[in-house]
Amino acid sequence: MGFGSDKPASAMSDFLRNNGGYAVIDGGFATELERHGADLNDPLWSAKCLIDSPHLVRRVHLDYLEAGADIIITASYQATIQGFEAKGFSKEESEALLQKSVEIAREARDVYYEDNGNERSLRNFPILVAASVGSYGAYLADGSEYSGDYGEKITLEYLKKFHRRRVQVLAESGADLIAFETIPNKLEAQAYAELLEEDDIKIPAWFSFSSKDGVNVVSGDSILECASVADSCEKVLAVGINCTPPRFIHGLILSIQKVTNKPILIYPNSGETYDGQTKTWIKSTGVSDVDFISYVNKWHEAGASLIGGCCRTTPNTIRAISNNLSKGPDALRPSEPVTSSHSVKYQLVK
Ligand SMILES: C[S+](C)CC[C@H](N)C(=O)O
Ligand SMILES: N[C@@H](CCS)C(=O)O
Ligand SMILES: [Zn+2]
Repeated sequence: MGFGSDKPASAMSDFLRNNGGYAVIDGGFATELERHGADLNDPLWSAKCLIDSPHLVRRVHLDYLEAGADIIITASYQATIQGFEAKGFSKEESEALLQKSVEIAREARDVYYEDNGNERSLRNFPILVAASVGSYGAYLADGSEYSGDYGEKITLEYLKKFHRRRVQVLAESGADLIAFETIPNKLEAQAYAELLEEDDIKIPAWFSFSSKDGVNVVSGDSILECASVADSCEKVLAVGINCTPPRFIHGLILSIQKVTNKPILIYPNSGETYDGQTKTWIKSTGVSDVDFISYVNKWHEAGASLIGGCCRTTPNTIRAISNNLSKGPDALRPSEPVTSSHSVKYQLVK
C-alpha cells in the first residue's frame, strides 16, 4: 500500500511519528548536479540532465540518501511538457521524461535499500520519493520564481491549464507525494489546490513557498494567506518554506503556525542570491555549513518537523542536519546516517 493510501489526512503525521518526530529532506539538487559538472545554462535547467545525464541524477539521489535523507525530491522541478516540446520532443516523449524523473529516484531508493540490508523498507518509515513541481516562473527560466510577478494575463485558469497534465502524469508515476516547490505567489497556490481537488489527484502533496523578506512570499503576498490556502486543501499534508535564506526561516515558521496545524517543512538555500540572467549565484551573502547547521535544532524546536536544504546546500549539509536532529531530545533514530559500511543501531537519545 502506498504512502497516504490508508489514512490520507494523517499520513505525514504518522510518518513523522514513526520516524522519531522528524524527517530529513534532501539538499540542493540542481546545484549538486552542477558541482558534478553538469551545465545547467539551459531553459530546462536541471531537467536537462534527464535527457543527457540520467546517471548523474541517480548519483546525486544516492549521495543524498547516503547522507541521511528520508525524502528525496525528483529532478522534475523545471521539467514541463511545454518546456520539452519547445526542445522538439513530442507530447508522449515529454510525458515519458516526467515519468523518468520518478523512475530514477525510485531506482536510487532501491539501490540504497539493498546496500543497507533493506532495514528501512521493512520498517514503518520507508524513504519517500517526492515528485517536484516547480512554478510557472521556473518554466520561464529567468528566475521569475523569485519575483512571482507573472503580469495580469496569467490568471488562475491559465495556471491550472499550464500545470494540469504534468501533475496528472507525475501523480501516476509511482511517486509517494508531489512537492510543489518554491511557490512564489498565492494565485499559483490556489491553482495547485484546485487542480488537486478537481482532478482527484491520488497522491498527497506538500506546498512550499519562498520568501525574500521573512514576512511575505516573494511576490509580496502574505505568507499567512498562502499557508491558509495550503491548510484548506485536504490533499496537502505539509506546508512550509524552501529556497529562502536561512536567516528568515525562524520567523516564517512562527507565522505559518498561526494558520495551520499541518506539519511544517523547511529547506532553506545557502543564503546566496541567484542571478536569473546569467544563471549564476552571487556568493558573498552565503552562510557556511556551520552557520546553517547551528539553526537546525532551533527550527525543529520552533515547530518544523521536515528539514532539509535547497539550492547550494550539499550532501554535507544534509549529513550534518541528520546528525543534529538524531541527537534531539526524543529522537528514536540512528545517531549516524546509515551507510553501507555501518550496521544500524536504533537508540533513544536522551
Ligand atoms: C530556483 S532557481 C535557481 C531555478 C532556475 C531558474 N528557474 C532558471 O531557469 O534560471
Ligand atoms: N528541488 C529543486 C528546487 C530548486 S529551488 C532543486 O533542488 O533543484
Ligand atoms: Zn532552491
